[in-house]
Amino acid sequence: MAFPKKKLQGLVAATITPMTENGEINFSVIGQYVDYLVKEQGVKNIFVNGTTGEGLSLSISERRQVAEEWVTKGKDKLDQVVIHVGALSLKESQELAQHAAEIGADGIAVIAPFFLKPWTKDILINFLKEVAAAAPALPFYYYHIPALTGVKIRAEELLDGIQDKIPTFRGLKFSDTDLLDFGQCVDQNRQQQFAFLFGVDEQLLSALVMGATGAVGSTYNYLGKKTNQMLEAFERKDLSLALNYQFCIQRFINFVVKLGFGVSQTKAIMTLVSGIPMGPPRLPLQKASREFTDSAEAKLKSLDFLSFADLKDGSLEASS
Ligand SMILES: CC(=O)N[C@H](C=O)[C@@H](O)[C@H](O)[C@H](O)CO
Ligand SMILES: CC(=O)C(=O)O
Repeated sequence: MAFPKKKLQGLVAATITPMTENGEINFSVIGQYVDYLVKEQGVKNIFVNGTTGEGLSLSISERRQVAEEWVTKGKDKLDQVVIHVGALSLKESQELAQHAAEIGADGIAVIAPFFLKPWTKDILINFLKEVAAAAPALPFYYYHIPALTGVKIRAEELLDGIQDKIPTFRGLKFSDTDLLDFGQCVDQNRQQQFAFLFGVDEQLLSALVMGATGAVGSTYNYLGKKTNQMLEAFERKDLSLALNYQFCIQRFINFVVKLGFGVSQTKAIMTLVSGIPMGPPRLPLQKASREFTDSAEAKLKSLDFLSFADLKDGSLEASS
């Protein structure tokens, strides 16, 4: 019976955790948020409680409630809901994995523990294996994000023989710019049906060329539609149009990166674009400044990202 689901592919939005002005989780907007992703952005997969969702800044009880709300509100609307269950405590991670299975999530993902760290591939595999075993019927994804975890074990090395150790292993979320490592993950695992999900939105086109089967990212919350157009152009082998879309997306990301871009800014941008209040982030993050939001808004407008007007071939060049 295990894994009736089809392979996770296409865009996966790393969901924001909406909060109220006093820092509590704002569950009341999650239903609207699901509809927005599906209808306005054409995004039908989500990745909950990850980096963008401030998963590691939430309590275990909050993480369970958030996961449950997304699964409930996504029912019959979303294709797949993957829950990030990584934690420093193996016990907590296992508890969250088991909970994800109980509520009917479609998969779980785990980052490397990042305080007391695994120093070898085998130790990291052992940790992941123990978490995966707590949800033996759920597809398992390793979430590789070395810049944030400080665990630099190459993904290519980790994947070597991983299914013998973790039978539920189904794919990799790769949030790093090392396309040699990413390409070799794909190249060395052609026999498997793994999902190779890229996590650096501004470089997605390069990863598609390397064999990415999908992407998980924060910008798909509000640039999902535009990115889907890039995926379609790539599918049709229209590389120059695909590149036009990637450059258009890069112009925006490059602009905000220079202003200082992270989860707080993602919350502000999503509020602006979707009209759904995402609220402030939780400490240690700080709310994005007014100046940031104003500049981002002006840029979004100049790139036509706010009106969602359909761009025709060629009109992209003009919008910078
Ligand atoms: C570190 C981080 O949060 N990475 C996100 C997902 O992996 C991306 O979606 C980035 O936010 C995006 O690529 C912009 O740099
Ligand atoms: C971007 C991403 O995948 C995350 O927020 O975890």
